[in-house]
Amino acid sequence: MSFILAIDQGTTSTRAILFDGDMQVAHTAQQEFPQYFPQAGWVEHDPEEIWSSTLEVCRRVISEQGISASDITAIGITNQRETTVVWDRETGQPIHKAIVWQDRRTSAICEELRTAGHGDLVHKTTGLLLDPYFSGTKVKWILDTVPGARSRAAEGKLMFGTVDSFLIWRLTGGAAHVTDATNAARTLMYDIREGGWSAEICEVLDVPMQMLPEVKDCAADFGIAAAEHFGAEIPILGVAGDQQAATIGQACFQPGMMKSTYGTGCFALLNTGATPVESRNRMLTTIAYQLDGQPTYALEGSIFIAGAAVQWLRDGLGIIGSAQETGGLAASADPGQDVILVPAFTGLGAPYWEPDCRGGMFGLTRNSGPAEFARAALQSVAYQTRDLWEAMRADWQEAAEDSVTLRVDGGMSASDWTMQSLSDILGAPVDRPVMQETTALGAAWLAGMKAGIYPDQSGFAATWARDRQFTPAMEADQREAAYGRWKRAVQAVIGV
Ligand SMILES: Nc1ncnc2c1ncn2[C@@H]1O[C@H](COP(=O)(O)OP(=O)(O)O)[C@@H](O)[C@H]1O
Ligand SMILES: O=P(O)(O)OC[C@H](O)CO
Repeated sequence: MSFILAIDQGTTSTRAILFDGDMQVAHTAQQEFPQYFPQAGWVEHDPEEIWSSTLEVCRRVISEQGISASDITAIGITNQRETTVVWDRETGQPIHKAIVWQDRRTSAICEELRTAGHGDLVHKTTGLLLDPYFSGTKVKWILDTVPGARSRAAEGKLMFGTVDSFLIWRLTGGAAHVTDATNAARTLMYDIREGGWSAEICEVLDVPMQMLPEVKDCAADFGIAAAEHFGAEIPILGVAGDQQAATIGQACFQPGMMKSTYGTGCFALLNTGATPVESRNRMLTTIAYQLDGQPTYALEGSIFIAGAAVQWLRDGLGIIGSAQETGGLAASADPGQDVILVPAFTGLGAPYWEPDCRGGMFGLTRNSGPAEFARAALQSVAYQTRDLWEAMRADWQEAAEDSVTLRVDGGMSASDWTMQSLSDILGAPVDRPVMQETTALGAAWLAGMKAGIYPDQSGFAATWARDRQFTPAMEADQREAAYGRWKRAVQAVIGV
């Protein structure tokens, strides 16, 4: 039997998922690892803990399934994006902890670059914004801060990589310094139109280009995991950033197809085809996937708080015992009350990009209680998605047509109440697939397709199966009135 091993290296845990020859999940293993918060707004991971958790879950999934590494045809890797590792070329040792995508320490660097007039260059070249979210200013910070790093980098002794790149370097015993186009597209240093590193931006950031990995298609020969790790050599044949892997796993291969993943945060990607669409509404332009040298582009909207609002109900307010209770509670809310939660707990992401504003609740009465709070928390996810939806439709005429359907995944998509509310607020159908592991499946398909054991792109797309479709059940005037209240509430928190 042939298996594909998908490694999903996420922000809070590392997972290994074995897929069988029919692309079905055979077994999974998961391990959480520590988060480090050395200062307010700083978030770090220890690259050694990322590495050891990766080895651990892979070895566990292989032994628990009762197979050997030689039964695994290929590895596919998907990963938290933007998180930055710099390591020594000789020793393979990181010179600093990994700076995580959520980390805000480089906001002053971003401000300086903006003031110096580099915003346009960055936006036009990379499709991104000058925000600490992305890798480029994190690399600059490490080189500026770690003693001796700048001169070692200039001598070619240091390497930069996102997590995929670091893992491949370790898995291949230092034989491959590579990444894929989707991860490169999140670094702030990659020219998404030309398909190469931008010398101009690297100069602005003072990042020597010899530190950067070679960029490959998502399905390619990334190197061979050495036999010492799992007992036999295994080729690494697929790589994609986690949100792009979910886009692939959801088979959003046609322009106009959109997926939204509801985990702690929410990331929506709209396939815009072979031409990058420049956003005028503060969406990101990014690479959805690259196959056979041909990039397919996407507009992306990132929301920082989705399921985290449910966690707040549970851990912060203590009004629910588990996430699963939220739907029933929301359904029991008083229809006469319009309580709105703007969950700007860590500022607002797309399309507002307001890092310093904080959350607010509106419309409270003496009768507002747990049910109204639960409904407001779940609806905030729908309203935030509508914000992205509006911005994307304004950016790209084709998406303004009513044919766009949203495919959803992530832990929170299990909530029927939330998905119905999403459809109501969007005024559009919402499709939930049978397959829950869309991110891992995306990485597995890339590797299995490259290895020749999984179907080609259209064959794979044909395997996508719907669990349930949610269709709008709200009158249009009611929808627009509710959305208007949300917009005013957002303006209020930005103004406070
Ligand atoms: N039935 C549910 N109703 C509402 N929220 C849920 C439900 N199930 C899970 N969630 C939320 O989904 C999130 C977990 O989703 P997951 O995809 O595992 O996230 P991540 O990968 O970011 O850790 C949690 O924030 C949880 O509160
Ligand atoms: O690890 P996740 O699932 O929180 O995803 C993180 C994103 O890739 C950040 O851009």
